[in-house]
Amino acid sequence: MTTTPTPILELKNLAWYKEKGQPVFTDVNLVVNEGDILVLQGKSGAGKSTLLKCIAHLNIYKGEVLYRGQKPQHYGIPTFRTRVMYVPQRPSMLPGTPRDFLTTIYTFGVHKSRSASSKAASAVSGALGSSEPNVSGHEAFAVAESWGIEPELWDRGWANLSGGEAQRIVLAIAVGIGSAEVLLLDEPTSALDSESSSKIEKHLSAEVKSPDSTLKSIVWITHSPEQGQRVGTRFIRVTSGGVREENVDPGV
Ligand SMILES: Nc1ncnc2c1ncn2[C@@H]1O[C@H](COP(=O)(O)OP(=O)(O)OP(=O)(O)O)[C@@H](O)[C@H]1O
Repeated sequence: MTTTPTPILELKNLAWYKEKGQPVFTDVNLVVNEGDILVLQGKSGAGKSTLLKCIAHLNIYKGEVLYRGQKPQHYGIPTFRTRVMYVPQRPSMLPGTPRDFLTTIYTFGVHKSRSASSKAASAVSGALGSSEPNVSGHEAFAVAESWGIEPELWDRGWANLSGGEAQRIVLAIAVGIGSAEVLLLDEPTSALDSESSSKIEKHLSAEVKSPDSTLKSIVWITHSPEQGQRVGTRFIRVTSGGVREENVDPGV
């Protein structure tokens, strides 16, 4: 018996233009369902990152993005972005340390979102009433540690972390917050060795499959056809005309 897929994101006639009106992509129509790990592929400059930023409402676009049938404005943009979360390739330009970043996120109230994990919420609740949340014990630390991040790295400036360390910490924060139903991952393992990548691939695939997890689907940009094959359940090619679904991952 086949079950009817539950749509979580719908892109309707999405288009994005450069300043002079030159289209990067137009006519993007796509439904992302619960359980999907959508692998986005395409040439460098095809518009993959731009498409993810449009979905996250970080770019101004033409057309519509619906999350659970509603526009981002229905939830309020900050809340929408905690549910449909864009994770950049690396956190360039961030000031301070990863711990500062996690604290800042909670200062701005991500933990109030509907589905924040209980662990994350309890990590913060002890500090309610103080001006700065205490994030010790947060799930992000455990996730990062399982990916080989030593605890002391949380207190080192971003600028003094390796690309792969910073990449794993940013992703661990996104996963550890536990608020996202959709993660939009922009080459999340581009700076990692194959062993570290493999741990992350398995962790994220298991999260999407687990009925207990908040995370329901991932849109994942990768330039690695092998990684695409390992994690993908659907394959999308981004071209100047729009997006095209492919039955099998044909490689980049
Ligand atoms: N803010 C911007 N202003 C003008 N052009 C932009 C802007 N952001 C991206 N572009 C252009 O839009 C096109 C798509 O860029 P994008 O970063 O989405 O490509 P991509 O497919 O993710 O590439 P890569 O695989 O190299 O990361 C490129 O030509 C890029 O130069």
